[in-house]
Amino acid sequence: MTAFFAGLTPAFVSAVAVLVIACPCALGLATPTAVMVGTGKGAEHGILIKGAEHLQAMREVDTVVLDKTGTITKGEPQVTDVTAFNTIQGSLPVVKVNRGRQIGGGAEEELIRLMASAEQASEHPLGQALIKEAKKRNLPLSEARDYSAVPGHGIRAEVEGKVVYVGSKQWIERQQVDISAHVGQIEALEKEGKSILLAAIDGQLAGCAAVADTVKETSAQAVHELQAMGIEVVMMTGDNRRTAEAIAAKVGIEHVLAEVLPERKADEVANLKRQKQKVAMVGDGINDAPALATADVGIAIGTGTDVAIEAADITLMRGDLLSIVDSIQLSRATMRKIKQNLGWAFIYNVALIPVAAVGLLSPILAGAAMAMSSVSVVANTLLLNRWRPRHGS
Ligand SMILES: Nc1ncnc2c1ncn2[C@@H]1O[C@H](COP(=O)(O)OP(=O)(O)OP(=O)(O)O)[C@@H](O)[C@H]1O
Ligand SMILES: [Cu+]
Repeated sequence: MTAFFAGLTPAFVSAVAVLVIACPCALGLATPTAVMVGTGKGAEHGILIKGAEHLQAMREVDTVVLDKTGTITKGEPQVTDVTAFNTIQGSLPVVKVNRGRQIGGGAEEELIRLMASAEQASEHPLGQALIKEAKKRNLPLSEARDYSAVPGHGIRAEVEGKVVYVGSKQWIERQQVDISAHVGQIEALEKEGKSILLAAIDGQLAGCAAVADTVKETSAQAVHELQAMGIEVVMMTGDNRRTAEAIAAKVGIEHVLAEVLPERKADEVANLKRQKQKVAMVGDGINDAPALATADVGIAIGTGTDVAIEAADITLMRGDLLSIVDSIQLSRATMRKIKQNLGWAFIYNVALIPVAAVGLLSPILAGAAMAMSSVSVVANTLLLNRWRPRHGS
């Protein structure tokens, strides 16, 4: 009986050692620890990642779609030119007089006053720019009635009994207003990268306001660095093609999707995905939310609307586009770390199983080795803490 046990014991002991060394706890730790440190590092540098899958998806991104207003540009549009094409029927132009000299065109002040009055209920940055301009010129705004807005086109309201339409060329043409006489003038402003707001008052083309938004200081560098990483950068905007291309040229983007209506933005992203591209969409506005949700990775600018942040997978606390470069690098660093961990844990198990099987490893040593492999995986992960974004904050 004892002989039987004595004969069995070494095999039994080896079997236990094999079971212990085959324990895959280090393999199990490899991924979650790296993701935890990776997302923590991101948060430390203003990159808030909602889930592990987004960190992983970011690594595979080969196309980055950037919204124009508020993403590439600062999103603080300012009125730069006001031109009255026609005098407004039945309205008394406010003429400002300074030491006997007339300053500022009366018709222009009247135009901006009516446009701003009509935009009072609008939350659109372009509408806000008009209101700011009217305030700057100390123009009293009148109440707007029957206000309605068509996203991506413009607005309509009644001001002082006049029907006022403000919006894009298409929007004004849609009201059966002929703009052909002023197209040259409008296009010249568009080529400067300015957005044009036309106004039609009582069915007559009254004039236009040009609005300019400054490009963020770091946008061009960010575009350049993304392109250097082999990523295609696309600009998407509801603004007209000429304005969009002028801004795109400033930051080095060649691929421009312009005059995209708000409800079409998600379709454009889906289109790129269909071309087998891994798309990250970066936006800030309410209009961008569906596109953010459609993209493989939706990235919201932290200064943007809550709706965009809600729809996004990653939020960049700094409005700066260089954070996109940083998030891709963080994602790549984390994925590299996961691979190292998995390789390390796997080799540990695989190499020591035969050693345990032939009885060269006691269960106690096997237990220690197993624990050591977990410790080494965790230690390797902690090295990820040394990661620094190239653009630091
Ligand atoms: N409230 C508004 N007042 C005047 N024009 C408007 C208004 N809303 C939209 N428009 C017109 O419709 C166009 C498209 O608007 P949309 O909001 O889709 O894009 P955007 O603000 O120009 O740029 P982006 O898509 O980059 O955010 C504007 O350029 C403007 O001509
Ligand atoms: Cu284990």
